[in-house]
Formats: sequence, structure tokens, C-alpha cells
Amino acid sequence: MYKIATLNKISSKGLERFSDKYTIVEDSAAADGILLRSQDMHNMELPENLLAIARAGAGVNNIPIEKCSEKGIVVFNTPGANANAVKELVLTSILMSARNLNSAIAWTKTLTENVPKTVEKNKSQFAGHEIKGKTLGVIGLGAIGVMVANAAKDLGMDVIGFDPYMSVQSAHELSSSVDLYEALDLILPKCDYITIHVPFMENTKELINEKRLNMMKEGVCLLNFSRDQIVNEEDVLKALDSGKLRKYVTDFPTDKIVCVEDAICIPHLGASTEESEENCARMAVDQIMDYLENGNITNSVNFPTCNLGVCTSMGRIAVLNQNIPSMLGKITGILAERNINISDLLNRSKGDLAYTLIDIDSEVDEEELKKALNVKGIIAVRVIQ
Ligand SMILES: NC(=O)c1ccc[n+]([C@@H]2O[C@H](COP(=O)([O-])OP(=O)(O)OC[C@H]3O[C@@H](n4cnc5c(N)ncnc54)[C@H](O)[C@@H]3O)[C@@H](O)[C@H]2O)c1
Ligand SMILES: O=C(O)[C@H](O)COP(=O)(O)O
Repeated sequence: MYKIATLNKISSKGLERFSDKYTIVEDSAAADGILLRSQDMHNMELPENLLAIARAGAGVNNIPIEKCSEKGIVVFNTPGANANAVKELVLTSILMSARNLNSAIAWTKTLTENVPKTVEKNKSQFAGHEIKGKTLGVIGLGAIGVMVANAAKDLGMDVIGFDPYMSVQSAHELSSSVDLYEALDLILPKCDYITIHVPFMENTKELINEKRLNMMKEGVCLLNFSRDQIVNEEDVLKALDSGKLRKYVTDFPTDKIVCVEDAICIPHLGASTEESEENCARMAVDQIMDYLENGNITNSVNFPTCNLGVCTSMGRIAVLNQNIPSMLGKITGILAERNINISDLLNRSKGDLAYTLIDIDSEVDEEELKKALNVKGIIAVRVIQ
């Protein structure tokens, strides 16, 4: 029986996919697999027997990836599963800020009497503009950025974008009328709206700072549905104060930004729709089950994609190792010494890490094999039989 711990509320549409080989446990210390959303795992002690973590969502900056890789814990996410939900909230936010809706609604709610007359007398203070013909800059053209760019085009906006690492799939899905730029700094002076859709990593920390804010048009609206640390908040506060930024829409409010009038603060709702929560949970559960039962890896952020289908041979050996020379030779050599015949083998690498799946024609003693494979470069060995 595999033990699964959930660190956040996970949609029942996902959890009900677990077969009777699984049990949901309260105590994560005993877990083979962990399912979570945004719970911060950085200060958590990783369970001794933990094999996999599945993030039902996109961002994995709440998970200590490097530590997981060292311990042979495969970390999954669910690319694209919540992208439509985020796209819809980004579009809502662009329209909301164009028409000053947050301030207008808040003001209307303060009225107590003579409402119709007061509304007509004062409404001009909230007059806005149309987004048709305005320029939107999209930073990061992955699952969300592409959807936002295409939808904004459909609403009549001019859309320009920047993504130096765009995938073939994104390039294929992006509308051909979106102009791509080779440097972020080139798009900044052209935009009326700028929306950020990059992961939070060392090289995206404070991607938007004073220097870049100064390059933007006067009165631009900045939208951040990625992570708070991608912008330098002090610099954003100054830009709001000076009027350089007309609005800052953020899905990641902080103590400092929450009370600022022209900051539109949303309580991290980008992925919080029924549909998105279900999509993410289904994908996360399917991926973790396929890994635990068959050793297959799909959508891992630390180990390579590797799939030998459902295991139908006598056994399957799964080896997580460093991507260094002669690993495969050592593994197959140790099997040959034990007279174990290999019926299928797949070896894939991703950066410094590699993964080898080997189907074998006879049973093997897992503990004895683990001892034999306790050599430099091997991170973890598992036998599925
Ligand atoms: N607000 C929410 O609820 C919510 C929901 C989903 C995702 N997110 C955040 O949005 C991020 C993006 O999600 P996604 O599903 O589009 O991910 P994704 O991986 O599909 O796309 C990210 C894109 O950013 C690009 N990129 C990376 N570094 C870049 C840089 N320095 N400059 C420009 N582009 C760069 C990548 O090439 C990729 O195309 C997530 O990592 C997460 O932090 C937030
Ligand atoms: O990166 C993500 O997928 C989002 O930030 C969603 O986070 P959540 O699952 O906690 O809503």
C-alpha cells in the first residue's frame, strides 16, 4: 500500500483517482508521495522514505528542488493545467484597471442615500479607457503567457512579447500577430500594459526594478500573476507614488502593498477555479501513480521524462543517477554479474541528472541489488515487481 500525504486541500476529483493500492495518511513523515499546492516545504524535514512530490499547479519555488534531487525524490508539476484560469483573471484585471472598477465599486458601496443622483453627479471621476488598440507586453510566453497574448489579440489589443527560452509548443500556439522582441528592455517603453508570466528563479528575482520601471511609459499598468519577488516592491511603490505606474495588479499581496490605493490586490486566486483545481489534481495524481507503480516520469521538474509503459515483465529496476560517464555500463554490468537478462531499457538525462528504467526477465533481490549499486553517481535504486 502506497501512503500519500496532502499538504494542501486537493480537489476530490483528483484524489478519487487513487486506486485501492493507495491510502491518504495524516502524517507526512510516513509518506511515499506528497501532493501539495503552495504550502512552503523549504523548512520541512523530508520524510525518510519519500519517493515523489507532485505540485498540483505550475510554480515549484515552494519546494526544495535541489535537496529533493540529492535524495532521489522526483518532483512533478502540472504544466498548463491552470493556465486558462490565470488567463481569465489576467484579462479581468486588465479590463478592471482600464475602467477603474475597483475604486469605482468601492466608492459606490460607500453611498447610503440619493444613490442614483450621486452616481450621475460623480461618475466622471472614474471614467476609463478602452483596451482596444492599447499595447500589451507579455513577459514569459509559456502556458499562461501564450493564452493571455492570444486572448488580448482577440480583444483588439496590440500584443508584443519576450521569452528567450520559448518552447516549440508555445511558438506553435502563439498567434503569429504577436511581435516577439529579443530583449526585455526593448518592449518596456512601448507598452500600456505589462503582464509577467515567468517562474520565480534566481535569474527572475527582481526582474522588474527601478531601472526597468524607468524605461516604461508614463501611466503604465503592471500585472504580476507570477510571484511577488519577481518585482522589487519598494521600486514599484515609488513608481505608483510618482504616477509612473498607474496601477499595479498583484496576485501576491504583501503587508506593504495591500493598503496602497493604486495597487489592486488579489488573494492569490489565479488558479482558484473549480476547473483548474480539478485539472491540476487529476494530472498530479496520475503522474505520481504512474511513477510509484511503473517508475515512469512525466512532467518532472528535476528528473527527465522517461516512460516504458505499464510494467509487464518480471520486474522493473528504476535507477536515479548523476549524469556522468559510465553509469549505464556499471548498472548493466552489475545485472550481468547476477545473470539477469534485460528485456527493455530506457536511459534519459536532464542537466546533471539521469534516469534509467530497466525491464528484467527474472526476479531480483532488491536489498542485495541496492548494496551492489551503492557506487559513486547512483542516487537511488528501486525495484518494482
Ligand atoms: N497566480 C497564480 O495562481 C498562478 C498560477 C499558475 C502559475 N503561476 C506563476 O506563473 C508562472 C508561469 O506559469 P506557466 O504555467 O506559464 O509556466 P511555463 O513554464 O509554461 O511558462 C513560463 C515561461 O517563462 C519563460 N521564461 C523563463 N525565464 C524567463 C525570463 N527571464 N524572461 C522571459 N521569459 C522567461 C519560459 O521560457 C517559459 O516559456 C509559474 O511559474 C508560477 O510562478 C501563478
Ligand atoms: O504556481 C501556481 O500554480 C499558482 O501559483 C497556483 O497556486 P495554488 O495552487 O496555491 O493556487
